[in-house]
Amino acid sequence: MPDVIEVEELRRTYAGGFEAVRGISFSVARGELFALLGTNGAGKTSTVELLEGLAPPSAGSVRVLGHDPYTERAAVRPRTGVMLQEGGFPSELTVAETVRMWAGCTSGARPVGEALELVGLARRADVRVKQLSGGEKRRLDLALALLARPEVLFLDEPTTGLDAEGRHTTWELVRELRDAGTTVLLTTHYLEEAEALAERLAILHEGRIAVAGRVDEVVAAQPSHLSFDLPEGYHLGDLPPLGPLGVTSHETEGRTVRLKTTALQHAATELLLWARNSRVELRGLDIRAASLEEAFLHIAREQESTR
Ligand SMILES: Nc1ncnc2c1ncn2[C@@H]1O[C@H](COP(=O)(O)OP(=O)(O)OP(=O)(O)O)[C@@H](O)[C@H]1O
Repeated sequence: MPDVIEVEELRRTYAGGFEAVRGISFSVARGELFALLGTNGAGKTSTVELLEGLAPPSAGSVRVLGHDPYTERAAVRPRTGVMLQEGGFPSELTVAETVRMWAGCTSGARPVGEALELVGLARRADVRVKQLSGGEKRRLDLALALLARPEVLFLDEPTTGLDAEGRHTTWELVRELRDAGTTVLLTTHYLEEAEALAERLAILHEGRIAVAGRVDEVVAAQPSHLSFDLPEGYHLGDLPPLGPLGVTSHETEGRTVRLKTTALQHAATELLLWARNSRVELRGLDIRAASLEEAFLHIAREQESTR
């Protein structure tokens, strides 16, 4: 089965000549949730707008559901749901009126009540949009994106402005939609959001893909951290040799030793065995697996230093 989203060597140059997207390629399979991450100004929104058919690429190609979303908009648009960063609703309308208005322009739309129920806004149906909180406006955006029961959903920073509970409720909903077969492309600034939802991701930096792959693979490529205090009377050289423990770097501060290792379990086991055999305690022991946040920061720093 062809991929639902296919992006090849995509480029986008703005009118002033600035190239925001510099030859990126990726694909998203049906029912998959793919996250686009990136530093500020990396080109996420510029990319998503091309996928949504809001502008033509300067070079390269985009296919959504097998069509060009810009030139074949009529074939693609009814099957996609879009949640933009800035919704921009008429502020005097109530929540229910806003959804009703959109439903009027959408074929096969869900009933208004169902759409509001989905995003937890049913009790705010008669409130004017201008009186909604920022988080509630994001949920109204999401309700509108879901009106036509889309096969493909574009979510551009869907939980910005939501409190922790609102964010988790939105994650639950997005998971349910994905489980029901909806293909989702998500951009987000929250790394834990990508970790919680995405199967695969790409991290953009200055218009290029710096790293892409399954979330667990991207994380596993980063070293883990292990730190502890050297027991009194012991020196670094008394520890087991660090190389075979997968240690890629180490530093000491006072008696505290900090190691980065690509073999966390092995390193931790060997150090604890060494401590037991030496009849000492590794005080302040802290073992931390790599996280997506570290992968992200590492990539951002690496790219900075190669400039
Ligand atoms: N209409 C425009 N004309 C010229 N440059 C633009 C235009 N829109 C965006 N840019 C530039 O393109 C680059 C990418 O912007 P884009 O909004 O796609 O990044 P982003 O990854 O979505 O960023 P953020 O995370 O900050 O929302 C930025 O340097 C931005 O200033």
